[in-house]
Amino acid sequence: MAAALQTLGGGIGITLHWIAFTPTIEQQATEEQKKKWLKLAQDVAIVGAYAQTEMGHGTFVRGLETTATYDPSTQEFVINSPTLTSTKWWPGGLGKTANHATVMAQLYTRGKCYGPHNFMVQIRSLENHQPCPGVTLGDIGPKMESNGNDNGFARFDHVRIPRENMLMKFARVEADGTYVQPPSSKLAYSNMVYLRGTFVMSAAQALASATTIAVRYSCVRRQSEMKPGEPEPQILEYQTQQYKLFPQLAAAYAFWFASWFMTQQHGSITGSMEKGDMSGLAELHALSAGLKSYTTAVTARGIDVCRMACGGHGYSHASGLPALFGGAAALCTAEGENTVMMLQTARYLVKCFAQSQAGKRLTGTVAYLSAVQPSPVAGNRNMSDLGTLVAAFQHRAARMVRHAAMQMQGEMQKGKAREDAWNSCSVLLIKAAEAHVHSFVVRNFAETVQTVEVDESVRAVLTSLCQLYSLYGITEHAGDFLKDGYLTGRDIDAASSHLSAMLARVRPDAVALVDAFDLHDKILRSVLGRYDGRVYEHLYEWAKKSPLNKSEVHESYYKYLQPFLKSNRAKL
Ligand SMILES: CCCCCC(=O)SCCNC(=O)CCNC(=O)[C@H](O)C(C)(C)COP(=O)(O)OP(=O)(O)OC[C@H]1O[C@@H](n2cnc3c(N)ncnc32)[C@H](O)[C@@H]1OP(=O)(O)O
Ligand SMILES: Cc1cc2nc3c(=O)[nH]c(=O)nc-3n(C[C@H](O)[C@H](O)[C@H](O)COP(=O)(O)OP(=O)(O)OC[C@H]3O[C@@H](n4cnc5c(N)ncnc54)[C@H](O)[C@@H]3O)c2cc1C
Repeated sequence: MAAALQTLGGGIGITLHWIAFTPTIEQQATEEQKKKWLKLAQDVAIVGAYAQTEMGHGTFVRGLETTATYDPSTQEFVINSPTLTSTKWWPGGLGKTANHATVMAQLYTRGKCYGPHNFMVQIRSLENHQPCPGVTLGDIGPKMESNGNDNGFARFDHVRIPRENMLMKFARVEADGTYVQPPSSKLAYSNMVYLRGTFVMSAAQALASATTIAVRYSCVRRQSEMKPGEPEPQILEYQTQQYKLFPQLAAAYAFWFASWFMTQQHGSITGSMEKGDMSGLAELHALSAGLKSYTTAVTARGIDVCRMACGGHGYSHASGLPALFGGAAALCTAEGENTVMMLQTARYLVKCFAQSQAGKRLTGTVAYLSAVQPSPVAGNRNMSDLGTLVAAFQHRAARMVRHAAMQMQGEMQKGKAREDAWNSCSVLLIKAAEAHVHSFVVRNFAETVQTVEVDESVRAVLTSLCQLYSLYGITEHAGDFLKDGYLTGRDIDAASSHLSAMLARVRPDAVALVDAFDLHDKILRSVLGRYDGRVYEHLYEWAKKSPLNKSEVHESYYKYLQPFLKSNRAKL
């Protein structure tokens, strides 16, 4: 049943029930509350939405306007939408599907506000699915993509819920209205950290789908003459086509491995947090925010590169690529808009840099910040050696973090307030954070291909893919590596020629590398990416099913074209 519902289209959106609503119960509810709601959610006996974003606020959670005011006389919370901009807006499934929602609201008790907390609110009747008293619901209207999902709006007019409907794993309100502090106020955000982490795999899978479609099609499609008189070659024989597709293919593998690390990190850090050790929360937040931002942005761009690499048929919905792009574009905004998330990572890096300046030894994903020497040791580097490539990315990131942090310190020494100094350096900070995440992805890719348990012949192919990904990054951002002389112009030239060699080396394994994602045609939903390669027959069949082809002469002819033609002919 649940699987059927998951695939249900046409206005039924159950995705967020699984990826946001149910995990919020798992992560924010007490054991008592889990007994009441978790099984209902897991068995889809209730359907939920994660209602946090409002018409007026998405990024700034502390600015949310929905209120949850505790009434000790009845031991209830009163959920209210005090303004138009407090209307919950965007939550998936909220419009027509969900009958429950976890609602993020400003908690008031004894006249004091304690900030945003999560509350379980039933929003529709379990009998007839009508909105509950005081609740106004609806769909927010057509979007760029995913119009089968009813992203909705909700307003609450003094809706009363029992005290026990506040998700109280971390913070609590006692019957008399006493507020009990959580170990960290950011624990209310823990489900966002979890969801951001899952976006890294979503990005990897989306890029894997796009490269599967584009690589397979590039082996079917023959076009032009590479040599006069010779048969038209597969378009994948053109180096430019390889330069478009293989870095995206390498990125799909890199992000897939990065998501393994993210999942492992999330598990171990939240495990420690369960035992009261919050020390890993800051690093987990910075890593998930940065990886989510970086992988979704590269993926959205990469899918569009794949679309363009497929020519006109790439622009058709038959390819599946426009839908993939629309979905990936949403991931750049949802679950923490990418710029804001990368600034969160930058905030953590500036803090770590200051700690390393004060002599603290850094650990985890920022350990390299204290290990990297500021003064570069130039020299002829072996640009095909993975260790050399990883070191180059770490040097680049450390230099950019140091530069942004010192720039900020300089602004503050000139008398600027910290917040103003931060804002006037935020472009530098974003670039430094992106370089940091890029260096993490490269290092993790290199470590994975060197340690993963595979046949040596497979390791050789993955190593080439990792070299390709790294060399592409260096040539695309050459200025960052040349800036302090860490790499020389000769190194960059060497990187470019190694990259060309890698394109040629990956070519024979390209189809095997996309087949290895094992994406069924039913998942790919692409005529161009069909496993059997029978593109043209199925393209024709697909087109014939277009609604416009239901009649030979479309009704619009009689309504518009015929009278128009007639009147023009009458004037001749
Ligand atoms: C398929 C589609 C699904 C889509 C589903 C959705 O979109 S659901 C809705 C998703 N919405 C979002 O993701 C909202 C994004 N916005 C936020 O997460 C938050 O507003 C924010 C992180 C940007 C800012 O939060 P705050 O203003 O409370 O925090 P602020 O930036 O002042 O930082 C204060 C301190 O808190 C830390 N901090 C912030 N968030 C944290 C977190 N999740 N976990 C741990 N620590 C965190 C910071 O590092 C910083 O530490 P230090 O002080 O030590 O430096
Ligand atoms: C497809 C989709 C599904 C969604 N599903 C859900 C859901 O299920 N539940 C839910 O609660 N929400 C959901 N959302 C909402 C989503 O979480 C928000 O759109 C997102 O958090 C961004 O907030 P915003 O829309 O208010 O944009 P804003 O925060 O207004 O951002 C607008 C611009 O302002 C910039 N900006 C904002 N703050 C800063 C800053 N501090 N520094 C620099 N620049 C800044 C941003 O970078 C951005 O460029 C969904 C959104 C989409 C697109």
